[in-house]
Amino acid sequence: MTSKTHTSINVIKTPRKKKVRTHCLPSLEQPEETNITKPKDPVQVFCRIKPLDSEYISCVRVKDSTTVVLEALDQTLDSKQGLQKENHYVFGHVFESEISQRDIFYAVALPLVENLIKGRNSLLFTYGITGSGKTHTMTGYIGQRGIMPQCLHALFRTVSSYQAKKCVFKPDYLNGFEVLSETEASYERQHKMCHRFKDALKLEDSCLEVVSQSPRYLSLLQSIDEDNIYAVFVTYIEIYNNSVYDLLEEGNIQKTLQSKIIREDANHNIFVHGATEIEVESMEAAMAAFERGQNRKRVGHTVLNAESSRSHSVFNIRLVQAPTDSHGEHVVSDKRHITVSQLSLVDLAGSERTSRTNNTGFRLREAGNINNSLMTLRLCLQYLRENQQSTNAVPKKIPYRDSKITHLFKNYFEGEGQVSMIVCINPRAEDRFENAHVMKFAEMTQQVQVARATPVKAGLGFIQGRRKANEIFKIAADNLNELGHTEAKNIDVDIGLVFFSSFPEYKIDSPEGDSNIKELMQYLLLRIEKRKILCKDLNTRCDNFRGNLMKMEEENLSLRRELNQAKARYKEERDRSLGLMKSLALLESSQNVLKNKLKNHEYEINVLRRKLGEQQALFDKKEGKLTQETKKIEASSSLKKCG
Ligand SMILES: Nc1ncnc2c1ncn2[C@@H]1O[C@H](COP(=O)(O)OP(=O)(O)OP(=O)(O)O)[C@@H](O)[C@H]1O
Repeated sequence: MTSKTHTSINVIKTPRKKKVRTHCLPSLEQPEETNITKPKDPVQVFCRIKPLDSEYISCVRVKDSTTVVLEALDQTLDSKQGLQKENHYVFGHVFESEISQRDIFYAVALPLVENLIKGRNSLLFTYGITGSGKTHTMTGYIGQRGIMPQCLHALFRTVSSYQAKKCVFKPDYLNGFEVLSETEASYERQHKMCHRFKDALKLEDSCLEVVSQSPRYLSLLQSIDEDNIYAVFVTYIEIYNNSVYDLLEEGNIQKTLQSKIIREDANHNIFVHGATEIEVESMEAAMAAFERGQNRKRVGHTVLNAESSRSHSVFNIRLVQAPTDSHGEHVVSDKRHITVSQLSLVDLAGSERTSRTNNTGFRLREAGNINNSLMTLRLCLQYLRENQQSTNAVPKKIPYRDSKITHLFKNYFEGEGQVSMIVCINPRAEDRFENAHVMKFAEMTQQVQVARATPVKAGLGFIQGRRKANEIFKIAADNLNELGHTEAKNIDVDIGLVFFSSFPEYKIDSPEGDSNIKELMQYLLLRIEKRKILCKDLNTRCDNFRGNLMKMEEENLSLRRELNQAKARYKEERDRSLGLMKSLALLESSQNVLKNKLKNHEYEINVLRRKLGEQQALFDKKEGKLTQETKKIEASSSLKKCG
């Protein structure tokens, strides 16, 4: 894919009031119903013109980036249909036929993904006649990825480093979630793995295909809270003939799907009861789930002999997030701190007159149902606008419940969030009348106001950046351990608990000031809650500190005792060694005296020996003489005898 630079699009918005920072209580209790006006934003409406096939004549002209003109063709027919010569329609932005899928995503859907990450709900739907490019815009095709896959891509690019292990967040099947412990989550993972072993193999195959097609040009969104843990869930719903079907339902694909009921949860949120909610850890897994739903849809429609484009499709991306504990390591297990936000991507069925399509019998009923649901949608928005504009009159009852699709949308119009709509236009002259209807409705929709979402950040006052600090701490401990400092492994991570939350700036300068006071009260209550947590933590830390101090004092005393004993022993030993040194010196001097004596004696011995030698020689000499004398005497005496 060639990498194009992103064209910036100036979307005209109604001027917004100064941003008000709001906070909620840690317990996510529903705020009391009040008649205080909340800040509101209009429904954002964008118009996308489909490229015209060469054999057709166009009836649409784009005047400027916000205005589209339906041009006059056959004046007699036009006046019969109640159309003027030219009709001008103004939208947030008009996308001409050459606009790329990527630019549409950036202009329309990226802010909604940011909302999702910030914990706010958004609804985006495509509206237009059959063949006008709704599915192309919302889902797209291989090589022409639409809004939905690009939203998933942007979301996972942002949250992937902060994702919880699978099954840490578990749907409670009443539209809420609970937090499982490590052990419970790991058991749940194993259980699911065994259960879906075969499916997983199939899923992996299809993943490979999608990975290679995923766009690679998106950068991280800045709105992420790096101290939170995230999980992404998807549901895929179809509304056909005013019945709701779960396209992700497990089991035999050939089985006819059972219709589901729409319910309201404890927080007055509307949801499809029993709809399969799949936790997806990557864009590929989410797309695989979507493909599974598409297959179900195809098989279901073959069974029912229905047309795929004759139903409304609702793909919900739910982001569950919860803060990490004070160490930035584990998710806070209190389910009141969970924030769930939702992005509903809706591909509505085509809107056209039944008379024009020449439908009969079954198809006529099908078309009638579509028209009824779209008519209800138009009516709901019209009444909403009227109620909002004429504050004095008795408000009209809005018929959300008359159709399943409007019943599902109720939350967005009555609650908080952002609603955006892309009106798709096929510029063929044949579609002029239908397009006029579509654009008139779309233009009117822009006057409907939706309460701006309150940021749902259950800040606990823990230090910001604790999760990263924890990671760095652990890396450092591992490195030290590798270097042979085994004690590093046992050091407890202590990032410290520091209150972090700046006081919001509130200015009461409009009638909405009352709501600011209420938000301020909520903020103050939150601060009181945080203060309690911090005081408790401070007390524990003080107790621990006192305990440690006493232990250290005791150790200090015993060390001092040991030191004194050692000092006394040292003195004794030193004296002893001095005494020994003295006697050694004495011994050495007496040894020297003896050595001298020995030398003298040796000398005397040598002198005596020499003298003895001399005496011996003298003696030998005398003895020789004596022997001779004796011999002579003996000889003379014998001579005398003889003689
Ligand atoms: N902007 C576009 N660029 C190129 N081709 C487009 C564009 N929009 C639609 N198409 C093509 O027009 C055909 C009809 O579009 P698509 O199926 O999206 O219409 P649709 O409004 O969803 O119709 P239906 O109401 O029947 O579901 C498709 O083949 C699609 O590829």
